[in-house]
Order: sequence, then structure tokens, then C-alpha cells
Amino acid sequence: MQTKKIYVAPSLLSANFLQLDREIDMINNSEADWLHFDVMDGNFVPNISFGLPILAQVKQQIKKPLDVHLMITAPERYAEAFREAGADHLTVHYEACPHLHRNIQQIRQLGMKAGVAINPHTSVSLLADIIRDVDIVLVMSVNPGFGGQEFIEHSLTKVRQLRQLINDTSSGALIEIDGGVTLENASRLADAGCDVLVAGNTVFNSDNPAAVIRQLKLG
Ligand SMILES: O=C(CO)[C@@H](O)[C@H](O)COP(=O)(O)O
Repeated sequence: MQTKKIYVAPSLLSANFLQLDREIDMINNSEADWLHFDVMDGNFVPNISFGLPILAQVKQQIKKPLDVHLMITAPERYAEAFREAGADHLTVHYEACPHLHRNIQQIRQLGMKAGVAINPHTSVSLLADIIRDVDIVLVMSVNPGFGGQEFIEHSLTKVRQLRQLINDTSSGALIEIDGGVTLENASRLADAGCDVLVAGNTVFNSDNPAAVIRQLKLG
């Protein structure tokens, strides 16, 4: 039985963009903690999603923190612009940042929570020297680029390793899991040590998204 707080961050990528107004109101009126906003550049990942102008418009209506996940190369070029557009959290990819420490410092200096994301093939051990400096570690449990993919089971082992690393280093980082999160695997994810569940299809393709968000929060 889960007792710690589980944050739920619906992923806007799976929303119906013809009804964005209604989708954002649903999030505002639900128990969702954050709104997850996926930015893809067609270079770091094989897909293109949405970017700054859409974020700025969403910001005008959303009442929850905007959790922006940059799946782009050289994210330092855009950190300030994302802050101005309304990002509260900015997560960059380990694989896209040869100067990750500098990127994390930049994000924090701009006044945002700083996150690092790791792809399914990237080992948790590579985070040892950055773990004390980040607010969020986002574990990709699918290969990034698309919603609606199947959860990669090995991600659970990575979450457990990450929880151990966080405990050993007294880091305050939250563990966020992203990709293939469902009502079936949510409790296993919470038990393994996740703090934040990102869910796209599970929330937006349901008949009752607010009820699904509530159930996910129970872990
Ligand atoms: O970053 C990504 C995909 O690259 C995710 O945030 C997806 O949007 C999650 O979608 P589901 O797997 O939950 O449908």
C-alpha cells in the first residue's frame, strides 16, 4: 500500500488539440499535479511536436506547474525562451548535453527546477556526479519521440537503482517516469521508488480522465 505522495503529470502530447481549451480545463479541475509538455525537434528524436508559442498560450490558462521536457539538441540555446514562455521545470537529456552541469546551472539560475532525462539505454550510474545538483531525474521508460508505446520493464530496475543513488547521496531529486505508464503498472512504479508518473494515452484516451488521474495518484 502506497503512503508517500505520488505526483501525476498528464502529458499534453496525447491531448486532443482541437479541444485544447477543454483538455486544459480538465487538468485544472483534476487532481493532476503538473502538466507535462514534450518538446521534440526532429533531430534528437525522430518526431516534431510543439514549442514556445503553444507553451506561452497554454501558460495563460493552466493553473498547474508546467513540466517541460526538452527532447532537443543543444537545449541551452532555448532555456531562457522556455522560462519566458512559462516553463516551471525544464528537463534536458543527458545524451544531448556534453556540458550537463553547466546546463543544469543555467536552468536553476533562470529560476526553474532543473531536470535531467535518461534514455532507456543510459545507465543510472552515469548520474552519480550530477545527482546532488538536479531537482528531477526523468527516466524514459520508452524510447522518446512518441506517445502510446509499451512500457520497457527494465525501467523498474533503473528506478530502484536511482532510488538507491538518491538515498546514498542525500539528493533531493524526484524520480519521474515517462512512457507507457498505465493503471496496471502504476503501483509497481510507486513501490520501486517513483515520485512522479507522466501519463499520456492512459489519461487522455480514457472516458474519464479525471478519474484516471485520481487512480494513478493512489499508485
Ligand atoms: O516523452 C514522451 C514520449 O517521448 C512521453 O511524455 C509520452 O507523451 C508519454 O506518453 P504515453 O506513453 O504515456 O502515452
